[in-house]
Amino acid sequence: MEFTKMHGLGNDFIVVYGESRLPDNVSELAVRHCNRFFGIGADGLVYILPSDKADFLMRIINSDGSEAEQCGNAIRCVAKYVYDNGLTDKTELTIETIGAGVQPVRLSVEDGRVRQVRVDMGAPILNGPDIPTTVEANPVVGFPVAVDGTEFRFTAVSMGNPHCVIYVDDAAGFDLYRWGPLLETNGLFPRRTNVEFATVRSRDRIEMRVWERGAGPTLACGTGACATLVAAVLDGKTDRKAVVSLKGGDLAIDWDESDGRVYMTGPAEIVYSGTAE
Ligand SMILES: N[C@@H](CCC[C@H](N)C(=O)O)C(=O)O
Repeated sequence: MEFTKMHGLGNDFIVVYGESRLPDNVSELAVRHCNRFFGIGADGLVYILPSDKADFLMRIINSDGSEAEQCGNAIRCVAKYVYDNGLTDKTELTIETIGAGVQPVRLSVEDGRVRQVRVDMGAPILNGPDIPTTVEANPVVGFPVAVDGTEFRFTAVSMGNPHCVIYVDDAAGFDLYRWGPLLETNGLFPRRTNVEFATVRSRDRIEMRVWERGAGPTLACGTGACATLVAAVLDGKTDRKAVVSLKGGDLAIDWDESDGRVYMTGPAEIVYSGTAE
């Protein structure tokens, strides 16, 4: 298997190009190759495939072998991969995802290489059953969830994939390993959920740490950053444009009032290419 190791703010992926469809054993491949001790090591396995609706199709398999509907950091990596490898010369292109439809992306190029990618992440889904959560509300803001004898308040948002945003006093010092898995698998979320722990630092800055569905703690989550900004706006805590600071770095997120869509801007990096058995 020819692959390229890439990352978006430390959220890392094994990127594969050249197949016409997902291999039948893709879950097994993801579990094996994403393993950080016995494999290449990554948060997910990403395939760039042909699309009949867009310039390219992205499929992302989490490190536990489950397929995700969307991935904000991976889509920036895909955009950089196809441009830097000469598979397109467009600086505005479209990438199809299975959960969030066709997403327009805009590349900032310097010296022939993509440095930043702005992605139109689409409109957030706010209706409880569509996220999905069992909470029948639209939007789902500030609902209680009790885990292990502790009650949290959460706001649920889907960016094509489900997110549960919880405000805490100190996101950077929060015990992700204790609470993340309990919330990811809570019965309120029938397809499990990504969990964001957020601390609002100002009207235009949020600090956030993430426990990802199917991948555990990662250094950054693009869809999670978008969901966190949307939650903070719904909660009246920030303006519609803010920087979300993650362990791996910053993403600029803008929930545009005129079209209701969320725009995410951030970097993507190539680490190395290789061959795996
Ligand atoms: N890291 C991603 C999200 C990847 C998928 C997620 N784990 C899920 O299962 O929904 C991002 O940058 O958005």
